[in-house]
Amino acid sequence: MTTIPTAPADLLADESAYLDAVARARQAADAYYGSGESSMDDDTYDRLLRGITAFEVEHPDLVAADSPTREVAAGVTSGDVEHAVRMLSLGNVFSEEDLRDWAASLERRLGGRPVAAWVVEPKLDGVALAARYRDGRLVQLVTRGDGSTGEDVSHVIGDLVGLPRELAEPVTIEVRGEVLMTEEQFAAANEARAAHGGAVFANRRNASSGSLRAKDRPYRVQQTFFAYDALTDPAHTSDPGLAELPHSELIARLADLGLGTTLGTPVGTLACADLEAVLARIEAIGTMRPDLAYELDGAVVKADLPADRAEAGTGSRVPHWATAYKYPAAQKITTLLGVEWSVGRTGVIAPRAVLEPVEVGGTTITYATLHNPADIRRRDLMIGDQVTVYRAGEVIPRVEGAMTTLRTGAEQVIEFPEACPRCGAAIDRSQERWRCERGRACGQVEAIRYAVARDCLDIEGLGEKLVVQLVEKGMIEDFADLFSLTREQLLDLDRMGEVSADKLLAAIGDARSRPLNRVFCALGVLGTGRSMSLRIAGYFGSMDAIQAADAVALERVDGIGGEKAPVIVAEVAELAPVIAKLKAAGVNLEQPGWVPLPAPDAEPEESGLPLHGMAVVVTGGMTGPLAEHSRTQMNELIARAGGKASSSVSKRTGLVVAGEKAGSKLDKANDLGIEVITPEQFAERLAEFLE
Ligand SMILES: NC(=O)c1ccc[n+]([C@@H]2O[C@H](COP(=O)([O-])OP(=O)(O)OC[C@H]3O[C@@H](n4cnc5c(N)ncnc54)[C@H](O)[C@@H]3O)[C@@H](O)[C@H]2O)c1
Ligand SMILES: [Zn+2]
Repeated sequence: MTTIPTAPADLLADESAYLDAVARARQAADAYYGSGESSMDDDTYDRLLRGITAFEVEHPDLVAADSPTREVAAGVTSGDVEHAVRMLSLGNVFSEEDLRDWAASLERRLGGRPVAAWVVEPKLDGVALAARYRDGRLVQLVTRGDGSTGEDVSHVIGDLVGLPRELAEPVTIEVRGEVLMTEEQFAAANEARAAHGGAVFANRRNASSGSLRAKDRPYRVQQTFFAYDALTDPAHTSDPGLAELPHSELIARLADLGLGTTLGTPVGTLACADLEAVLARIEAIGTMRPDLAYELDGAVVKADLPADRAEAGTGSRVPHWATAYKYPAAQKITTLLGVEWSVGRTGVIAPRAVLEPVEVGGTTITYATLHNPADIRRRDLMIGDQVTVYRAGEVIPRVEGAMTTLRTGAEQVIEFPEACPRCGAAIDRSQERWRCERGRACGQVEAIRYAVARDCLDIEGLGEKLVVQLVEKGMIEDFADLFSLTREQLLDLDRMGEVSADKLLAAIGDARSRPLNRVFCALGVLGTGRSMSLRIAGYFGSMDAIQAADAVALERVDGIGGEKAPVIVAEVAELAPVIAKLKAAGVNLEQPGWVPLPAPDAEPEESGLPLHGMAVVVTGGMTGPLAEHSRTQMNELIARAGGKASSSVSKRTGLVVAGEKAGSKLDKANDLGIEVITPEQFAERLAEFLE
């Protein structure tokens, strides 16, 4: 498994540094678990806490009475409803090594025998909640509080997706899980609150906790609940069979009762036979993290069997049979320095946040997306605000919200553009996403430059100056017009001699026979880069079939969801005139070697292709016959041979092509025992598919 960089613990030199750290952590925890907003982000808090813990291990006699390491939720919150069984926190590990150490200590607790079975779940980043059902009816909701007592929040019964008022069977049971907000729920919560004169939330976790605890509100806020536990002791439930169930089966049973669980999501509760399978699952969940509708801050590893749990026991703050593997922090707090407005290829006018540089998950971030102007209003952002920034994996970072309680009065209103920042034309504000009224025409030069770039049509010799000239002289409106340029027209341009004109014409001529995926990519349809274009072309085979496809058909393409599909359909329809010009100019609009795909639910058929159905990862620099191949060309080659190009190595990987300076992917493949070959061997194997 690749080790994930984790910020080290704060180093505390002496008792006074320690006491100061305790005081700062105390203050942050009071704000975090109490009513306020902590001005410290979790990563900073965790580092501080690790420093405190390390000092306490070294100096057990100096431990402060109010150290936040002693109690669940630092002992800050409590309430008047008692928990029949304490609601605990979880211990943390930050690397494979930490996890192996923790597993070894668990096995020592089991008298030296291995843990019989494991289970891995996502660690949902929300607020813990206990839901009490009597004879199948939801009667009470209680927060975790300090673990022993919590607050009654039954007033939100009915507002939580995944916590039905009535179960499928009349059982009496207390279910425990996490309450959180999806992106849409968060936007709706902010909107409702702002509409009622309230301050917006700094981030989703704050919004969850604030919305749960606020009573007597004139509006309702929807949230989502995922169950990860239940009180199974026969003393607490009418279903005595539950106590015998492995955790993985308990969760399935809760789902059958109608409760929300992570089962059915790509990261759902999964039983794992051994620690290697646990590590693979942790990594897989980490990879999927950016694509989920909710936020995760780790994966929870648990012993699956009740017998192992009983024997391992629990400590005062955490169970010994479970721990959280934390992913690199995805949220940080920083200052919003300004907002820039840029116009994309399709004329979309997008705001972008300029941030005080901040490190999130190993990368320094200076910009973050703000989606659209409505989004800025909903989040009530101001320049100078302390904002929460979120970035998981490779996704574009986004601004979650502002800490409005920390405002000094010096913050400034964000100015919205009156006219298109690029061409000065009017702005079409009919949708949340603003667009220059001239649409694609506004982004002409950028769009054409994109279309002729190496990953699309790969037409050499068409630099920015030349494109600008062609557009300004009215010779082309879009890239499709390139194919009808004449020699005379080119010779009419500044600084264009006969040799360069002929060279350019030849390059344009070559581009006529590019595979469909390249031509489709050149269209610049929103949300379809080079690999998505390859998937779309590989699925449909011809431009005609793509134009005929509706949203339902597009959703069958790997990676296209319900949100993206209609956008692509609308864009393709809008581009019909460009596509017609391509057709008229004799540009290839078919995917070479394409075979109709079997119906989506049919058994995969043998295609006879050498990489049939195989996930192939290419890493390092290509050499030999493949030396000149870009990654796009490698992906195309793999697709022609029936395989699927993938960017990360996992148990599902069938083959790794490792070139020069291959790094962690190669190590991983070797660890997992996956077949590894050189670019030369790969070229030989696919000789008949090379162009
Ligand atoms: N920013 C601040 O000022 C500040 C202050 C205090 C605490 N914190 C943050 O709060 C966190 C510590 O809080 P904590 O003690 O509540 O612990 P925790 O949130 O790290 O872990 C325990 C909790 O994980 C949740 N959980 C999610 N998925 C689960 C699953 N599948 N199985 C079991 N439990 C699951 C449960 O609610 C459980 O109570 C840290 O991340 C810390 O950074 C931040
Ligand atoms: Zn414009």
